[in-house]
Parts: sequence; structure tokens; C-alpha cells
Amino acid sequence: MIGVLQKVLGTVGDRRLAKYRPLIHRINHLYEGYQKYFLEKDFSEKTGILKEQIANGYPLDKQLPEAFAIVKVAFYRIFGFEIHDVQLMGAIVLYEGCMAEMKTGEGKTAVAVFAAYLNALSGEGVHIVTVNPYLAERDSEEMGKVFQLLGMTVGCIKSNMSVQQRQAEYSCDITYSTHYELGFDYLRDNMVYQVGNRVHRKLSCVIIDEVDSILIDEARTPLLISAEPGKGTDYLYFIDNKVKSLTSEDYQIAESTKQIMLTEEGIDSCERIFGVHNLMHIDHASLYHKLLQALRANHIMHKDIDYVIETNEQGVREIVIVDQNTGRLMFGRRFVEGLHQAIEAKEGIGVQGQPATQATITLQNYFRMYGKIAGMTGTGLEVRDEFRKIYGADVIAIPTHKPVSRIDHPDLLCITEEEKFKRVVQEIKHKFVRGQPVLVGSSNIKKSELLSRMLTAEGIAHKVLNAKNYREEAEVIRLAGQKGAVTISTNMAGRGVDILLGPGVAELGGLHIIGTTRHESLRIDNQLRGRSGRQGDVGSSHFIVSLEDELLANSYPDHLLDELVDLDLANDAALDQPRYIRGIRSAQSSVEGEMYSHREKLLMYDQILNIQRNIIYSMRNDALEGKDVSDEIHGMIRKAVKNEVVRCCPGELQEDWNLVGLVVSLGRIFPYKQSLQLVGLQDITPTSILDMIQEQLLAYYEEKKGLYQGDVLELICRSLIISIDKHWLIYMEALEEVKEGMSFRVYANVDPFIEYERETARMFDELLASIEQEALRVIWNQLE
Ligand SMILES: Nc1ncnc2c1ncn2[C@@H]1O[C@H](COP(=O)(O)OP(=O)(O)OP(=O)(O)O)[C@@H](O)[C@H]1O
Repeated sequence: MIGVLQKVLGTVGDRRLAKYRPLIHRINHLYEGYQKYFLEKDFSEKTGILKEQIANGYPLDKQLPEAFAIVKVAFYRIFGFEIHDVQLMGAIVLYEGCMAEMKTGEGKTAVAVFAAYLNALSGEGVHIVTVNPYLAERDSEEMGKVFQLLGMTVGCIKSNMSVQQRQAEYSCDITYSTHYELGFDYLRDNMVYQVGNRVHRKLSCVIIDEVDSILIDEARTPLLISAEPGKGTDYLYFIDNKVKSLTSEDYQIAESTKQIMLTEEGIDSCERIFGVHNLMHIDHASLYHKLLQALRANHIMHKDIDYVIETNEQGVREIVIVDQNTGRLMFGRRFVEGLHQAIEAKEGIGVQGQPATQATITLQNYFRMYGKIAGMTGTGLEVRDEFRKIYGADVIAIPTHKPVSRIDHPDLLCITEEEKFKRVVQEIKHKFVRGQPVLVGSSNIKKSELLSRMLTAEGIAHKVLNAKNYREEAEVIRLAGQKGAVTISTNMAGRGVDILLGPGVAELGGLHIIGTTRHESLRIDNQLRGRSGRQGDVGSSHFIVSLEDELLANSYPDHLLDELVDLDLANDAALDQPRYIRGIRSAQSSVEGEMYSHREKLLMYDQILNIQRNIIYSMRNDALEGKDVSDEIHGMIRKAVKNEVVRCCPGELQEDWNLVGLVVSLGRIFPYKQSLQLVGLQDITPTSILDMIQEQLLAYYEEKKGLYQGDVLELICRSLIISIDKHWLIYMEALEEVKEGMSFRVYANVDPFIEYERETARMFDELLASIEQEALRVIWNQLE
């Protein structure tokens, strides 16, 4: 069934690509012409003409052939190579707002330039997103040469830039950056108090490199800016999560004193991760403190040594301190200065008392704000449905320039991990003595280190990488294809860097890849495989895994496991029968399914917040930009009065009314020197009381407005901003609590999501009312 489906999908993709042929023919035809007579100055002149035509309403689509042709010439002039037809195909796919699947080494970096150039002709900036800051900088410099020749400006957002620098970079035609820089800038833009401090322009077009890594793998953790003090729990989990991703180079431990501190690299990493410019600045003292506590919790405090996890009488799991002198449990005591909370976060136990979320957004929702979103990846077909569903974008597979000649060997399944590593070392040794380079993928640093020790014992020289120091890693990984090179790397290390084969390596069979574990997602395994066999190079890959690997230990199909138990194999056995090897993929598929539903759920919840966030942000932006809201103020006054009248005077029966309460509560919103005149109370109705009060307050407002010395519009806008910021913060805290509470309602037989939706809709109405009431109060006070 799957095979048939893929065939059908394949032909749809093929048909689409066939449609591009005439377009590519036209591009190449124009290219030949320009190639002959274009002088350096002609490029920017042509760009100017194209821009002008667009400004005059000429459609962008129609300019594609000309635009792509001159970009192709520009590439030739700068780098001396001709862009392949498959690259042009990829570029058209991007231009059409789809995801292009192109294998490693096919030259995706160049492909992005074509689509970016054409989109940027409209004058609205184009963002190009890379997975790490090193690649953003490298690409902006390298591709910058092409853009410059074409007469376009190129910027790059780096973590330590000031607001002014960011504004300058964003004002370029093309801006390279990472997803977190862009997302944090968006969140910060909605927290500024002056229009001039915003850095983004309109989010028009974005092209994302390694789009599946960014939109799928990294989309599990939302971007988050926190405020203090507060109660939300996400922030400490977030810090803990990020701290867990730091490497041993990022911090230093003084064993004797049990002190831990960040190294220079660590500070850089944290600044990047948390989107702050200078972590050591006093403004970030609290974040810095929490980071250190999270590091301490993760690397100095050990479970079952320094503390244990106990379930208390209420059935709640809690951290209990172990007295280091006596070994006794110290119930009810807490480590001080936030260390206890950091350990709770580390262990995934409910954290008590911590800072609140001030602004948050998922990467999915951030990117969905762009008018056009396109992406490139080596491994996108597996997530085709998800892309279509969440981003409305199709994944189109582009054929390779030359046929792939890498040999992918079937997996080998060992019973024990020990045996697995033995065989991995044997295989490395076998290749090493021949001089064939080997790149070994490992799941984590501990395993990398273990393998490294085993290789050292065998006298095999090698390099170990672990995805943190991007620049240095890029250098090492570039050399991974040289004769005799053995490189151990986590899956993420050196991403986006081309591995060139050294002289004589092709004759030895090219770069050999060994995977030492199957990842939770097939895409990640394929990314590792794809490091070899670029541009038709020879190469090979082999996964050697064990039943003790986390993935298989948890998810290998039970019926196969039972069979294996019956076979009573020895510990040093290894299997290659397709039946058992297929079980590996089944395990992976079931985890992929779980992760997908996790992402879907996260997005469903964020969807609600997203609608609300858009309303609040647009209200705030209107106020910030000083849009004329003077008409709305009348509506706000009416609404505030109505809310109170409805609350205090329900129904027609006067004995149910609380007129004193009404006057008191209105007095809180409208702190007003003159008391309200309530006349003819005998035969009054809720409607007439409403009219009476509204009229009085509106008349009062108009009178005071006329007497006000300052700018009334500015007063209203400022009051709204102050009020929005205050109540939005309270609201987000409350949302956290509601979300947490929902998990209990599963047991009460209600759909937690529907319940959440209903509850938040009610809360949001209250939020809007509170914002308006608070703003009115501030305005009234000023008008007096
Ligand atoms: N048409 C071309 N002819 C020759 N070389 C090219 C061409 N296009 C790109 N290259 C070169 O190929 C190399 C690989 O390009 P690039 O890094 O963009 O590949 P990629 O598809 O992004 O690979 P990865 O999946 O590893 O990121 C680069 O050195 C680039 O300069």
C-alpha cells in the first residue's frame, strides 16, 4: 500500500517538475545571452529595472526567468561554476512557497539565493534562516558577494547586536539569521515602549534551510521571554532543558568546592539560546543565577546521593534532601536560592514558586506569520503530511544532479550494547587500516566519549565533535573526508558543512558512515547517512545498533522480542535477518507517531493563545503607533458601565439590585470627584440606569478632555499600553495554571482541550475588560 501511494505521490511531484522544464529552458536561454554581454554594472542596473517594474505593478511571477538568469550569471562570475538545472528547479519550488527536498551537497545554499532575490525585488525584506549562527554568518558573507554584485544589500543578525544594529540589518534586502534571533526579536518588538525601538519590518518572506530541523525537531520548545516575579513553571523547565543541551566545554566544575561556572563559550551559548545581548549585564542577573542553579542541579547534585525522590502522603512526588553527614532524609526542607526548584525542573517534578512567562510563541506560529514561507531540506518527504497540514506547504523532491552512488548497508542488530561497540570499533579499524575515512554518528556525548576511549585503546587516531562550537567543528568536519580520518560526531555536529573527499579516497570507497544508534526519527538517521555520497560521490553507510539502545529497549515490537528470547541467543550475537531488522523501523515509527501527536497538541493549545496574542499585540501596536483611538474611548466607557450595571442590577426586580455596589465599583474605574446623579429611582429599569450613567460619564469625559493641558490621544495610548502589559502578564500566568489544571480533568471524563478552549475564551473576555477598565482609570486620574 505504502509503495503504491509513494508511486502516486512521486508522479505528482514528477508532473510538477516536468511543468518547470520550459521555464528552465527559458532561464538558460536568457542566461546564455546575459553571460556574453553583462558587465559588472549591468547587474545592479538590471535589478533596479526589475524593482521598478514591480513597483509599477508588473507581476513577480513574470520576472522569474529574467531574475533567475541574472542570478545564475552572477554565480558564475563570483564562483566560476554553473548552477545546475536541478538547482533552478529547487529555486522555483522555493519561490512557489513550497519545501524543496534536495539531497546533501546539491548546493541548497545557492538555491536559496535565487528565490530570495526574486522575492526581494518587491522591496520587502526576505529572511533566510539557518540552523546556527555560524552558518548565518558564513552564508551571509559568501552569498553576500552574489547579492552585492546584483545590487542588493545583505544583513546578518547576530546575538550581541544592539537595537540600532538590528534595525540596520533588517532593513537590508536580504537578512540571514537563526530562527531564535528572529523569533525573540518579534517577541521583544511587542514589548517596546517606543515605535523606534522595534526592529522587524513586515514579515514578508522567509526561506528556511534545514526546514525540518527547525520546524519539526526544534519546534517542541517554544520561544519564551520571562518576567519576574511570578509563578509559571515553564521557565525553569525551559532553562533546565537548555542547560541540558550545553556541553562540557560550556562550563567548569571545581570538584573540591562543588562550584560551577560558565566558560566564555558557555556564556556565548547561553546568550544565543536566551536571546540576550550580554548575559553578564545586571539586567540578566536573575537569568544568570538560574542558569548556574540549573547547571548545579544537573552536574553537581546527584539523585540518590544528594537527594531522593519520594512520594508524599498526598501522592505527590517531591525532592527530599539527604543529609550528607548522616544519610538521613530531611523531609520538608528545601535547598535554598532556587536550587531546589532547579532540581525539581531537572527531575520533571512540579516546581514551586518561580518567574512568569512574559511573552512566548511557538516557532510554528512565528513562521506562519510570514506572507510566504519556503524551505529546503535533505529529508522532508517523511514529514510531507505535517508540512501540508501545519504550513499548507507541499514538499517537492528534486532529483539529484548526478545519481546517488552511496551504498546503504542493511542494519546489524546486536543483543548487547557492549557487543555493538565492539563491532563498531572493528569496522572502524577495518576501514582505518585501509585509509578509508569514517564518520561515526553517536547519540550523545557520553557514548562519544566511550567510543573515543575504545579507539584510543586500539591506537586509532580520531576527532570527537559534539555540536556546540560551530566554527571549530565546521573546520574538523570539512576534513572528515580526508584519507585516514576518523571522526565521531553527534548527529547535529557540523551541520551544513560540506565534506569533500580527499585525494585517493574515492578509490577506497569514499566516506563510510557508521550509525551507532537509530534516532527517534528516521529523518535524523538519513541526515547522518547523507553526509556521505554528495554530488554523486561514492560512499557507504551502515547502522550497528543494539537491543539495549534506548529506542529499542522501549519500543522494539514485543512479538519479535519474544521470538528472540525463545532463540536464547548468546550476548555476543548479532542479527541481520530482515524480519528482525524491520522491527527497528517499527520501533522508530511508533516513537515518530508519539512525537507527532505531541507537536500537534502543543500547536492546538498554542493556536488559541495565538489568536488572543494577535488581538492583544495589534491593540498594543495601534496604541504604540498612536493610531486615533479617540472614538474607541466612548465605546470603552459604555462597555465598562454596561458590565457593571449587568453585574450589579441583574433582572427587572429592584430588590435584586445592588446600587451601592454599582456606585462603588464604578467609582473604582472612574475615580471621579463629582458623584453620579441617579434620579427617579422609583421607576427606573436597568436600561435607563445604564443610559443615565453612560451619559453622565461621557459628558464628563468630553468636558475634562477639553480642559486637559497635554495631548489626550497620547494619554489614551500610553494608558492602554501600560494596562495591556500589566494584564497580559497576569493573564499568561493564569493560562499556565489553567493548562496545568487541565491534565487532572482527563480523569473527570471531559476533553481537556475543549475545556481549555471554553475556559480561556471566558478568561480572555475578562482580560479585555480589565485592560479597558485599567486604562480608563489611568485616563480619569490624569484628566482630573
Ligand atoms: N552548481 C554547482 N556546481 C559546482 N559546485 C556547486 C554548485 N552549487 C553548489 N556548489 C558547491 O557545492 C558545495 C555544497 O553546497 P551546499 O553546502 O550549499 O550544499 P547543501 O545542499 O546545502 O548541503 P548540506 O545538505 O550539507 O547543507 C559548496 O561548496 C558549493 O559551493
